[in-house]
Amino acid sequence: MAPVETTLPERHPDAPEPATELPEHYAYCFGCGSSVEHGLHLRATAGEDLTVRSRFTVTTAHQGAPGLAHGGLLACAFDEALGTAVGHLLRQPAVTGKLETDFLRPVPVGTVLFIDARIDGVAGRKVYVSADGRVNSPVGDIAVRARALFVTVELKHFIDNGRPEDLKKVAADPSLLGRTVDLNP
Ligand SMILES: CCCCC/C=C\C/C=C\C/C=C\C/C=C\CCCC(=O)SCCNC(=O)CCNC(=O)[C@H](O)C(C)(C)COP(=O)(O)OP(=O)(O)OC[C@H]1O[C@@H](n2cnc3c(N)ncnc32)[C@H](O)[C@@H]1OP(=O)(O)O
Repeated sequence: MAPVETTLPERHPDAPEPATELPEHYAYCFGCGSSVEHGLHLRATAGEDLTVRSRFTVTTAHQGAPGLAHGGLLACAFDEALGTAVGHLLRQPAVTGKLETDFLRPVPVGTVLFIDARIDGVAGRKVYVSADGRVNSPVGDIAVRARALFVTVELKHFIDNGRPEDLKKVAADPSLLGRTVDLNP
């Protein structure tokens, strides 16, 4: 539960329709990027109202203990799934300020983790979100649960703080941003 009073935001009028498959937001994003060999390759679909459903397959590159997903890596998947919900449903750039996870059941290699994320409320620039993750099915017992606070930022945040050579690569090939963000508006 949010520690402050929040209001439920409107889904942005230009947010993708429910059931739309969402594009990766950056080709080199560890969470969703197709150019990261051992990344999560998380894929997401817009849901109804303020929800997004994501999924990714746990591979041998994602282990913490033999045959089991690393907890930090699962937290990364939730960061990505929650950020995707904020970015696409509110259409505002935002960064993670706080991320809290409950690991309720082990997640084996080979699992498809289904992550249902929702926006719970906003207070100024603060966006409170939460998500449930289930093993091999979008229904059933929850294996991992997360809550996070995202803080909306201007695009300037990324331009001022990103490593110049990576920003240059994106300026030279804007398709790396998956047509979701324009760094040179
Ligand atoms: C042109 C339109 C474009 C539209 C975009 C459209 C589509 C985009 C599509 C898709 C995007 C898709 C996917 C994204 C997927 C994944 C996302 C991964 C996200 C990450 O992986 S991102 C990396 C990790 N992340 C960081 O790298 C952040 C580092 N950090 C900072 O850069 C600053 O720290 C910042 C900016 C957070 C705040 O700094 P700041 O100076 O701007 O603002 P300030 O400090 O005033 O905070 C404002 C209010 O947030 C409260 N607040 C802040 N932090 C808090 C905390 N931890 N706990 C409790 N409250 C907190 C304050 O208490 C205040 O609250 P109040 O307003 O009540 O005073």
